[in-house]
Amino acid sequence: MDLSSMADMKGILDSLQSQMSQLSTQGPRTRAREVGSGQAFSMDQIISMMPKKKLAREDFMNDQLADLKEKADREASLPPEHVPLINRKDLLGTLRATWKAINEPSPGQVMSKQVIIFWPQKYSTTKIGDLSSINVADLMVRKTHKGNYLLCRTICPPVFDGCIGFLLGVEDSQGDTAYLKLCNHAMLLEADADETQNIMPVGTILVLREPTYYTNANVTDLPFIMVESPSDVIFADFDNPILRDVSWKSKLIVHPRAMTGEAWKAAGLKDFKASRWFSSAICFTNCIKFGFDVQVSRLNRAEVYLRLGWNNSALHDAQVAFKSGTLTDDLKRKAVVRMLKALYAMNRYREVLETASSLEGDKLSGEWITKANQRIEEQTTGNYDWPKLYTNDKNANFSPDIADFTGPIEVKYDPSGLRGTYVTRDVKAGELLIFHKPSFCLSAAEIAKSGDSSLQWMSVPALKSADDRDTHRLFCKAVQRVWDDRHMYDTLLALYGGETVAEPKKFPPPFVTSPPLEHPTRPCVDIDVEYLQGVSMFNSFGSKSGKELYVVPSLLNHSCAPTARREFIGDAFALRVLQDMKKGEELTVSYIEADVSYDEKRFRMMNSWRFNCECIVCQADDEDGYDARDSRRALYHKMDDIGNKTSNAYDAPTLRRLAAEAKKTCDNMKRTYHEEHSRKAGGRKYELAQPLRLLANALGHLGRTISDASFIRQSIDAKMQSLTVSGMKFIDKSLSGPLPSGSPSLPVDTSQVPQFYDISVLTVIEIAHSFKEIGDKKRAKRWFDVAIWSGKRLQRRWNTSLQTSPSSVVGFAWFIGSLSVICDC
Ligand SMILES: C[S@@+](CC[C@H](N)C(=O)[O-])C[C@H]1O[C@@H](n2cnc3c(N)ncnc32)[C@H](O)[C@@H]1O
Repeated sequence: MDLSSMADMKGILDSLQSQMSQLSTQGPRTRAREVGSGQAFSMDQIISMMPKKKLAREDFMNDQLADLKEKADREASLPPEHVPLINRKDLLGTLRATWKAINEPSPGQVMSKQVIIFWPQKYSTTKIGDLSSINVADLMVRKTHKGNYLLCRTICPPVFDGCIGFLLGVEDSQGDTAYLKLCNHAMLLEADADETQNIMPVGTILVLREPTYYTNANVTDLPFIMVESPSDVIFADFDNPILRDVSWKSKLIVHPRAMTGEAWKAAGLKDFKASRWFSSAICFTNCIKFGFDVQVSRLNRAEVYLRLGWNNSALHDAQVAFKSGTLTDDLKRKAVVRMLKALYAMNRYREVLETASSLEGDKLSGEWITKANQRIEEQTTGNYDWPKLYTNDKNANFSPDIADFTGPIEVKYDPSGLRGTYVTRDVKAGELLIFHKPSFCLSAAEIAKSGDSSLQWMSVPALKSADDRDTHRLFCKAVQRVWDDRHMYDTLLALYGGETVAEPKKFPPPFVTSPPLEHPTRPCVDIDVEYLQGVSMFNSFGSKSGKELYVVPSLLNHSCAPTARREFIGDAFALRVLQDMKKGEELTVSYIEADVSYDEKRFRMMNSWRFNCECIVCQADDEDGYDARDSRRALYHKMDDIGNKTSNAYDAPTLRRLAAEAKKTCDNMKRTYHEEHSRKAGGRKYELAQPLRLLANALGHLGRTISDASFIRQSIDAKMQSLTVSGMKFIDKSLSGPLPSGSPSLPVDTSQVPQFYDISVLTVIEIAHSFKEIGDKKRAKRWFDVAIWSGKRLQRRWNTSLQTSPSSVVGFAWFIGSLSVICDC
């Protein structure tokens, strides 16, 4: 096939696109998207398309995935074989055309990209010294070349494929060329076009460990090497022993970025100023290799490593420079500060104290000592400055400076073999058990900056897809995080990675120290990308701060009747107990909003986490049957509609009609629950909570319009019912008359805190307000006290927000203003 003309390029481009990226026009997306379908559907449509039984992983095998799988299976059934070499000119032409298609799309073309993972992704764990060299001519398609490495050099600048990789032309020492896809290299993906070219100029020598050669599904004469793990590509510097005795047959004109240590330093400083950390680190490494200004270069590299989060290597560089005995006093101080920053970032607060004392007489010393002592106090007691944290939480991009606190918990397996988190002593409702910073995160600012939501990532082996670039970018953060931290890598391998990868290792893994990086381009671990992708997909949280992964919270299982509640303060994760618990009981959280329908939950749980929830609430809903739940969903929507109409109605006849309609609809909804089933679920009927609130609103609105206290009482009653179906337990539900004698000061069971926390507190405040409206001051005060009790019990956020931003509670601003006065909160 003659590939030299642009017309011929089209086939190749089609193939490139189907393998790695697709350029297509696409309409706007609506609320939900069926896995891998490329088509948008509402959640109700999805539910109606799903089988009416408990779901299994296979239910996510749609036509598109089935087609892809068939293709992959067919390919896998064929034997490996040699294929003709690719002509250099054709290869370069293809890359040029690809670059153009990606960087200069036709006017009006909306770019939507698709990444399809057909095969379990490969990575090598064999040391280079134990591998033997092969050439491009030795490569066989459909084969991973176990026991071999390929030494090659780039013959063109890298072309970002718009997705998760770079496309390159490479040649071996014989001058034979191959087409290379370099995927998941977090640092390259982070880099802009200039930085990428600095990092991989033409002539960059690469060693590819145990490379896999793939056929191209659409254009069979364009095979490609794909490197999926960034630890499988080694950038070989001029002094790498592997290059001894290697001579390159072809003449390649290369323009190294710098030829002297001094020039590398200038390049490093230039990159540093432009925030190009990765290439700056490479430049300072070259300075050190050239023996130019070695200790200062180490100090510079330490600062760059700090920016990259490679604290272990930053500490090492700063320590070596400090101990060299060649630094001036000023530089020594810089070295100590870099050591302090690295130790602090690694939570090694006691070493911060020791190191800071070496700065005696310096005002910085006192500041570091104060900070480290505060962190040690937090770590051991779980006492934090909550009002300050909640106040600062109002700022965008808040990342609290706190130490991680872990309370009395342990990781154990239950009799069915499910691993989870358990309390190791009796705990009280409201107790703080975890407060942690993320191990890595993608901040909301980074998400906003990329502004690109057009990447669809689809894994055929995992039958999973992600509809945004951020899922992949969070995984890139994981790669960057483990680059310099072997213990973090082992820790992530001990988290759940999904059902298509190996079982997680034992948690927590034994502590291992990481050696400093040999070279910034070379991670300290062999990165299993498939596993790490699974870990970041199955364990990450989404908060208003972005997407985060926290290690200890990753071990929490889901329940729709959870024993604990999570809260994000900035990007930190806090977990508090929702009820008094006995030693040995399991801590669970609700992964999704608990009040969505059972069938939606069932879909989302299986789609995202691959399990069917068997908690008491789900069991009851399951036993009620599909038809009952189907009518329940329809009635829920009807109540939504009534709720909207009620908020826009002002005349008594309309309100009377709407209130009656709301009552009838709620009664019908109640009939969809089988009492026997709900009893086993402790009376929880989550989907009924919101309709009952809407009924209460309609009744309250009517009562106020016609000045009839009996409707306000009915409204209070509906609100109490709403709390009951949410799982709250009442001691006194009386609506009038004297308070029951001998009843405790609060009318609710205080051994638990309502799980729909914000909405429940709001409902309680509304109840108090309604009692106040009808002149029942005693009950108003009692219900105010419930709101304050749950605010104090669970967290202080409400207390702060009641005082500082009452308008956040829509419609109750004036009222809450008075509440904060009454309640001394
Ligand atoms: C974030 S992890 C939770 C900890 C996990 N069990 C572990 O061993 O690391 C999420 C995974 O745990 C499992 N899981 C969580 N809650 C579950 C539940 N209620 N029932 C069954 N499996 C559950 C699912 O496999 C889910 O994908």
